[in-house]
Amino acid sequence: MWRNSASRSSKLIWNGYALSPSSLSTLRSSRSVPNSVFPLSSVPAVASPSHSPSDPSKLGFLPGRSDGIRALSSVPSPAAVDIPSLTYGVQLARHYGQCFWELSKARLSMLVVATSGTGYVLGSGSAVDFAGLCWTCAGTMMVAASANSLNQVFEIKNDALMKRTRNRPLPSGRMSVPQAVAFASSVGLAGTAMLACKTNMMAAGLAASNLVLYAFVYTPLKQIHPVNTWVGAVVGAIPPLLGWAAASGGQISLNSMILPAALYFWQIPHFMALAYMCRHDYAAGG
Ligand SMILES: CC(C)=CCC/C(C)=C/CC/C(C)=C/COP(=O)(O)OP(=O)(O)O
Repeated sequence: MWRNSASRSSKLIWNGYALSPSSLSTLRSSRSVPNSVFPLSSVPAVASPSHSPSDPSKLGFLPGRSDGIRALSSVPSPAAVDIPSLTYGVQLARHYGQCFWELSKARLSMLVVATSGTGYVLGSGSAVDFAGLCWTCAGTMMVAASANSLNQVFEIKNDALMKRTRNRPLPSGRMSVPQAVAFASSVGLAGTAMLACKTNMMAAGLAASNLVLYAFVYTPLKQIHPVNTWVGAVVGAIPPLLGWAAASGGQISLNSMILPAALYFWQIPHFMALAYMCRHDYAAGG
């Protein structure tokens, strides 16, 4: 029953906000949604709203209510349930889902989470608090996604010049800078707050400092000086320390440094090898 009413109301909502050809072209002209996502030629006539926004009864809002509650009974007929608009909604969700996945460098962020989770387990002593581990992983994922998104916001021009990166969401124009900044700020703040509330201030502070180090120090330094490699290796080494701090109530000991140190020294030859393999691309990107 719940599923029925949920799907019915979602159809209503999509019907109320049916995308017209003109709204699609507006969306596209803002460069948020390229033609490949919603080709104008494919917009069927039925997608045009047959009602005027000034007529609330036709939009399905309850008369006399200012809170936006819609009346199921005011649905004109099943024929008005706008399947094409629903399809566009799904396409829109898929489009932005894919963009945010790439903007977050989700696979790299998951590796970061794995190192932070390992740090948590090692710093836990005899018993691992499973809930604490989950909060730590979720908070790390969000702050890492934010850091990676900001990195891409600052590197649009360079990314556009390199074969490896030119299809990323920002240089390819699949999403706009304000959308990326809004995403980065919200997940960054939420992830830091989550770590502060559910673990401790040391873990939250390490995550926030690491974001600043990566997005605001390492990223601009890439174009300026080769020392960026050493800074980038610090960024990669902090997450296991963050995990340890989250598990141990913020106690950083010599033991907590073993995994970060191993990661730090492993990254230097790793970055050098990558830099050599992609040397032509990096030269093109400045
Ligand atoms: C908790 C927290 C904030 C964690 C951050 C973890 C993180 C983002 C690690 C990445 C480290 C790094 C130097 C990547 C290379 O970036 P690049 O700019 O050289 O890569 P690119 O050229 O592919 O963009």
